[in-house]
Amino acid sequence: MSEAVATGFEPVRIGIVSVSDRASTGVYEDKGLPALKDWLGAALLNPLHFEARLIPDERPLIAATLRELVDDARCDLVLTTGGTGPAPRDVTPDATRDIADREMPGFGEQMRQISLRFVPTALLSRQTAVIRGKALILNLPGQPKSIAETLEGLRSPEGEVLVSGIFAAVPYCIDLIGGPYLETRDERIKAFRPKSAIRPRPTA
Ligand SMILES: Nc1ncnc2c1ncn2[C@@H]1O[C@H](COP(=O)(O)OP(=O)(O)OP(=O)(O)O)[C@@H](O)[C@H]1O
Ligand SMILES: Nc1nc2c(c(=O)[nH]1)N[C@H]1C(S)=C(S)[C@@H](COP(=O)(O)O)O[C@H]1N2
Repeated sequence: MSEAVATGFEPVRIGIVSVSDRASTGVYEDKGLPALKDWLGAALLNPLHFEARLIPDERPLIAATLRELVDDARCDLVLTTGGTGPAPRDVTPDATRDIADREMPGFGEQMRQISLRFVPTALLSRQTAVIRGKALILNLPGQPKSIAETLEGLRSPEGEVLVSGIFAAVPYCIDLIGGPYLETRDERIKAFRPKSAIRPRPTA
């Protein structure tokens, strides 16, 4: 029996890419890939297959990695972390645009809004999102704690959503580009879909 049949949820292939000169050369331990994996594993109900890559801030290598993850590894969603700032070697958004079919600027705009609630330097991030084929590619900042912050947004101590995390919009975006139906754990992030696009949850 396939995983999809066993759980009732469609399997999802996710590329996670940590872009950091220092982590990729062992100067410090990479915390980007574990943070991405932990957050996605806690937020999604679908069976997940991860394709993980740790690479330096080299524009052609980042572009080739993203192309390989979408075209060969058939990822439905790819998240990068790092290399979005203004320093000369911060080139992740540029490499992401190099392989894009279309840009989705709303994700970068919302991430900067969220991050401004945490750090005033949030506006230094050039992060964006793009579509390539049937895959959505998202750039997140490099600071490991920014991964959960941007994906899930900000809540009050009472649990009220103060700024919506970008992941709320990811499942419907993937529906619209022909990918698998993503289901989230509402206590972590509540996906928003118009009523007409909501499917009943599998009971098995
Ligand atoms: N992959 C990572 N793993 C662990 N910590 C990280 C990682 N990326 C960034 N950081 C932390 O966030 C801080 C700010 O990130 P910064 O933008 O300077 O790094 P980067 O450009 O992503 O990495 P590098 O300069 O090595 O290419 C770093 O000083 C480091 O403490
Ligand atoms: N949520 C959040 N966003 C953040 C940060 C952060 O600590 N938390 N750091 C900012 C800083 S200082 C920079 S320079 C940019 C780019 O970081 P990067 O080059 O590591 O991607 O992200 C910004 N966005």
